[in-house]
Amino acid sequence: MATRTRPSSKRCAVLGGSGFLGRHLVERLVDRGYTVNVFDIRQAYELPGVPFHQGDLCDRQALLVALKEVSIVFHCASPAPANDDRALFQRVNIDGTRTVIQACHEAGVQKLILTSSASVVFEGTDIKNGREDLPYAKKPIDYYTETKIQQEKLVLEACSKEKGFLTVAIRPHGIFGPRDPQLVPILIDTARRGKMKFIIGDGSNLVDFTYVENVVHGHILAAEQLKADSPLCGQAYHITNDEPVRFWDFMSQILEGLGYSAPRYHLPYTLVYGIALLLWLIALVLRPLIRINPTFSPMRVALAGTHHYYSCARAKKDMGYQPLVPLREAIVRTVESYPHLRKGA
Ligand SMILES: NC(=O)C1=CN([C@@H]2O[C@H](COP(=O)(O)OP(=O)(O)OC[C@H]3O[C@@H](n4cnc5c(N)ncnc54)[C@H](O)[C@@H]3O)[C@@H](O)[C@H]2O)C=CC1
Ligand SMILES: CC(C)CCC[C@@H](C)[C@H]1CC[C@H]2C3=C(CC[C@]12C)[C@@]1(C)CCC(=O)C[C@@H]1CC3
Repeated sequence: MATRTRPSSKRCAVLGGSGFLGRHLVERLVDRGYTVNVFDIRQAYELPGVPFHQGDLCDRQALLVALKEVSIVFHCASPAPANDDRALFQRVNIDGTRTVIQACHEAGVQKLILTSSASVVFEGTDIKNGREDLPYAKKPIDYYTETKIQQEKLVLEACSKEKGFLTVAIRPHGIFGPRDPQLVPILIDTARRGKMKFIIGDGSNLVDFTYVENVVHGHILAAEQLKADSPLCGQAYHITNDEPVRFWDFMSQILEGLGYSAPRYHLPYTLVYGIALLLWLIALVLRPLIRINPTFSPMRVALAGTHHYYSCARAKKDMGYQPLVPLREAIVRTVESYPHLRKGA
């Protein structure tokens, strides 16, 4: 039987390493002295000393090349949540994650760190200081969430001390920061189209927005603390900024920071949610003829009009997590990183 070289504990692979979170993670790992392989379906950048493997994570052979002699795998690849393609989510988040686990076994990987999402417990109604023992959403709000639940279950169930394969899931929420392709760009695009005048609901709903560097910190801590005798094995952890903020205050700070007016007029939540649902149904019916992606999808309206913030006490206790960058500083850094989205630019 062929003998496998023992992988170094500082040799890792980042699946989805071209993405927003993935790239920040790659950069931090390199700073901390890790040897990093990047695996992604698209190559978004080049970094000296960081081999890039372009491939689909559903392709086991392609993955095996990127996982050679790797001991830690960070899996943060996923189709974007705004996508409405159920088959794609099923293929990448569920079938693809099975392939990742299989390839990890074959390559002798010792630790798998999944980027899950706090949304796996979100059903569109209030969550206040939610802990990890909340049940998975019975009626997930969209295909993204539905498949993130299955994905997390697959990864956590694969944890086996006997096989020497340890797994953990990190559940971030509302990641933001430099180079994020979603939150700030969508917000500013909506403002530029004159659609950011209204607050959905009374505006008092508290939400977690988590700075990307804090999310990265949580992933690296998890990887370093994940050992056969640690409580992390097969568990999920919320990683947040630990500073829930009013959804509309956060949006207003970003808007005003970039020179746009904050929304001022209130609309009833149920009315906006009903309209969003109707538009989503119309878009679904018309899909064979024309593809429409309404800005205010039911998912976004639910996120904008309800409380959804989570406790990160478990991460503090089990892995010594503390957010590194406070929210105020994180907002300043984020706003400064988007000069091209400033009003008039
Ligand atoms: N952005 C957020 O607020 C949150 C994100 N997450 C999770 O964090 C992870 C990273 O998200 P982001 O960086 O925001 O997204 P992103 O879209 O910037 O990055 C995802 C990366 O996955 C890659 N990818 C997609 N399908 C692939 C495939 N079949 N094979 C190989 N690579 C593939 C994409 O090319 C992309 O580079 C995802 O798992 C997401 O579910 C969780 C909670 C919140
Ligand atoms: C048009 C405005 C009302 C809203 C603009 C901002 C939104 C694009 C974002 C506000 C909350 C964000 C969020 C996510 C994506 C971007 C937002 C909807 C996620 C769905 C990303 C993936 C997750 O796992 C959960 C996130 C929750 C918060």
